[in-house]
Amino acid sequence: MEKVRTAIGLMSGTSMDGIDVALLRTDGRAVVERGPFLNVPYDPAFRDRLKLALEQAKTITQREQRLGDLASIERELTLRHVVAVREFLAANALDAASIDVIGFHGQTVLHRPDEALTVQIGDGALLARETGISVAYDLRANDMVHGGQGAPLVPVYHAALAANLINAALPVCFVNIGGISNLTYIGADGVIVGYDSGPGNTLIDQWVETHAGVPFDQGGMIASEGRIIAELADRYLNSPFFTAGKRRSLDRNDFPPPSGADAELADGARTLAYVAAASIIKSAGHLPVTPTLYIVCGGGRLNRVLMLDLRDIARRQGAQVISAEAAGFNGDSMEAEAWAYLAVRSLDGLPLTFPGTTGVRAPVSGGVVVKP
Ligand SMILES: Nc1ncnc2c1ncn2[C@@H]1O[C@H](COP(=O)(O)OP(=O)(O)OP(=O)(O)O)[C@@H](O)[C@H]1O
Ligand SMILES: CC(=O)N[C@H]1[C@@H]2OC[C@@H](O2)[C@@H](O)[C@@H]1O[C@H](C)C(=O)O
Repeated sequence: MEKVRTAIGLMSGTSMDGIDVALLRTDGRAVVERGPFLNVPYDPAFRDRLKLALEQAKTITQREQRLGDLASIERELTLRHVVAVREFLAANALDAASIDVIGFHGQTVLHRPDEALTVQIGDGALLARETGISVAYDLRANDMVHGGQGAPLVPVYHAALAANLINAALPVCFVNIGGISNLTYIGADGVIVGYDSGPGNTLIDQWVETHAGVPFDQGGMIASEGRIIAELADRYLNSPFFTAGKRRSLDRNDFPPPSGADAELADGARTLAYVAAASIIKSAGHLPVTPTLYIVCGGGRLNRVLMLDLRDIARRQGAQVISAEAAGFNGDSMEAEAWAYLAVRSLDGLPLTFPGTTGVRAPVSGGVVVKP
């Protein structure tokens, strides 16, 4: 039997809303025992620092470059992760010595798959030193070296979860609605297909932040007051991203937000919720078989308007949409769990990505492992 390890996964996603911390006991293969979860939100001032990092990263040409404030923001980000790990350990009466490895995502500040350039800031050595725990980080880079899109990496974890689903009726499709959305299809024959499916919450967040001064549309309340503006929705849904022959991974800035002239507040939020939902089903059209079951994780599942739209569009194709919770999972912690799972796979040199997930030439492992 393979060695079962205790791992912590740390995810700071494209929404830049905070750090997700999750514990997983796993052998990096079929054994997956999910543990506690903690979300440590960023304060508005630090979110502004991350936005500055994204802005300054635009001129990066070599992935190790840390221009302008990037080096100091990377250190601040890492130290926030140190605090998050300490809080998590204390809250769950855990000892650093009981953790075998941390999977550290860092913050994506630039992602240009066409140039094989992806940059996640986060100092793995500093995190290892400060926590006293080994860290696996920079998990995307090796995929790109081998011709992959560098994302998504979660599919291999979704596949492990699907294998553990009781009465799993395959095929099943996991959907993550984060800042960007991505999906993973697991076929009855075990085939795994994964790719980014389109804009998720980022457009909604940017819209309501600019026009209502709130970071996100809680529960879809703002959207529920509006109507869909078809021309605006079509502007997004007619993007060549959806019809291209090759699936491409996305940068947070690939779909720019609408301008103030495009809509009133509520109509804009309503339209962008619809765009997020419709994007998923449109992109699912590239899957080998039309899914009959979508399991939704990520913050977007808490936007009721988005979920109603998704259910409605999926129903027209005979498909059912359920939340991660309805399938027995935790929709908030799934990506952090995935990073714990990937860290263990990285330690064992197991593949993280596959031709069917990132388009990598052959299955490859990845990540840099640093001991404290
Ligand atoms: N109660 C809620 N109602 C509506 N939307 C919500 C709610 N809670 C969170 N969200 C949305 O979910 C987003 C965060 O989702 P999540 O944490 O899954 O994204 P992420 O991990 O940062 O992104 P990605 O998966 O692209 O890396 C928030 O920015 C917000 O738009
Ligand atoms: C470059 C990058 O950070 N991509 C993220 C982003 O957020 C969602 C989607 O785009 C996905 O491709 C990926 O994250 C998840 C965790 C992944 O790699 O599976």
